[in-house]
Amino acid sequence: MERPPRLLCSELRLQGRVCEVSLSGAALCWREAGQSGRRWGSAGVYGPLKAAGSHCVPVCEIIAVQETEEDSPSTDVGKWQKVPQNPSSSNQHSFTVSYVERTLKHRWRCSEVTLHCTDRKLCLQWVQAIREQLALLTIRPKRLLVYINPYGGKQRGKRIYEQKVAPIFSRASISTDVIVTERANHARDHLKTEADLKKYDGVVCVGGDGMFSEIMHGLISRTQCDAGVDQNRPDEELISCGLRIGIIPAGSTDCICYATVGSNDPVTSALHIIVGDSQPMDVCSVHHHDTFLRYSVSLLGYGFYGDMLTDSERKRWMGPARYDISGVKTFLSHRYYEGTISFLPADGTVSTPRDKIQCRSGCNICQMPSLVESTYKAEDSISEAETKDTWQVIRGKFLAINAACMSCACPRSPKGLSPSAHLADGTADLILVRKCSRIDFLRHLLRHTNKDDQFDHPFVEVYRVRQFRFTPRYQETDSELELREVGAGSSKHFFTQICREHPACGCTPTQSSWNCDGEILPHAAIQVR
Ligand SMILES: Nc1ncnc2c1ncn2[C@@H]1O[C@H](COP(=O)(O)OP(=O)(O)OP(=O)(O)O)[C@@H](O)[C@H]1O
Repeated sequence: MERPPRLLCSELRLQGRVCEVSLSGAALCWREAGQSGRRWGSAGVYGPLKAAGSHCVPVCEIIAVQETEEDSPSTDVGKWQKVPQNPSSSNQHSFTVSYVERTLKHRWRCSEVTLHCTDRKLCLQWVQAIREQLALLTIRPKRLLVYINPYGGKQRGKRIYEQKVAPIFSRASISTDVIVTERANHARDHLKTEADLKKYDGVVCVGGDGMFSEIMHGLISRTQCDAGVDQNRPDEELISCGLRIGIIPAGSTDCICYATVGSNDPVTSALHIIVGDSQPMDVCSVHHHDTFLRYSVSLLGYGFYGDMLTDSERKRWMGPARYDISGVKTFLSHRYYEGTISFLPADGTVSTPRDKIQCRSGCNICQMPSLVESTYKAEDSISEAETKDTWQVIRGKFLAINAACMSCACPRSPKGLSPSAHLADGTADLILVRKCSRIDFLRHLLRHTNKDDQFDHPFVEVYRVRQFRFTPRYQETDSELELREVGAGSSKHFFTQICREHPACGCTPTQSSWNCDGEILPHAAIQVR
């Protein structure tokens, strides 16, 4: 591959040593003059960019450059710059380049290198040349609208933003309008109606998954409203949002941030935002008949995860510990629910939930043009398959019905609920955990935390789907019930009919709620697309 031409090349000083520094449209590189073969330099950098004896930073990972005032604190970080003690090596003019340093576990840090010049003209020439290259990076945001949930997670959202994020945004010359929310849905309502979105290049969410969901709803609803799209129609073609959402993790689980960035570290997220990284995401629309309920990007869970959320919402005062307590309680209650799931399978030749391919930024499968509709090869475990329009139907008793639009990886479950789910392939993984013993269910749950295949149990089925519907048993139509009651006595049908019309009756099967990205849905019968 042809190397991009050098734009500037000089001998500058770094920590008292003479270095050959060069700038091209692709990278800023420096190495000790005459020591090209020897390794030297600064703190450890992981990745291919630091070859022995030289250091290269891609231009797209330079955060900022500024002329450094000698013997004075640098303006944004409050640190004093090191000035060489030896007068002969002292240069009065220097500039500091801030750049992304990749460290372990997908974490990014903001590093700095200060290069000293013999005269100010040269120093300014370098600053200008680097700034010109940065100005060509048009995907970088310049103006952001930031919403902070001060009550998310351990209530550290405001502090995290002020101490860790705002200083790097200002170093990168990003201007911000910051709104600290005063109530639930403040951000959503502001985005839906008031916010002047034309002013911004993106929206930043400082909070957890619930806060992200609020902002996503505000932005999607605003986009549909502006385009005259009726969200209540389940088959309506939605318009993509023009603005990106950046997530600064400050919640309890931060699952969406973890699944997209690979870590839940605020500085890493801030740096991804600054360099203009983007990751498209699938969004499921959830309807109850012709009523729009919510959008989902991570987990739709009925049964175990629905009950756990319902219980944990009553314990919000406990903070993040509520999830553990509610998890144990829900597990011990071991409730199962009856109902019918119908789904439209995805093209099984492109990817499957058990193919062990992990979706990452730039994933080939997510970049494929719209996947060809094809009939999915039904797995043997499907008890009653209907072939009409390739929809398939499964009835049964379930401990959990989960639909994962993404892996749902988080620090507690590093692989997530569906490790091979894709972020942006237009599908979700439908995971059905049928009624089984407590010990079997525990074995399944424990596999979320280790490397074993969590779908490798006879009571667990997984399907990659494009759409699905769920009807709890007592809401099933007469034809659905007739199918189920084949062989059963007419008296049973008679009682089921009574129970259906009087759901308060004690003998109706109990009903769970859907956990939609951490929010409880008001209906159990849903259509998801
Ligand atoms: N000022 C506020 N007062 C009360 N609730 C708020 C406020 N701002 C936002 N919320 C709501 O708080 C809920 C929870 O917020 P968030 O997602 O940030 O934290 P979390 O629930 O602790 O984390 P996670 O969702 O990752 O588990 C959100 O659904 C959001 O609507």
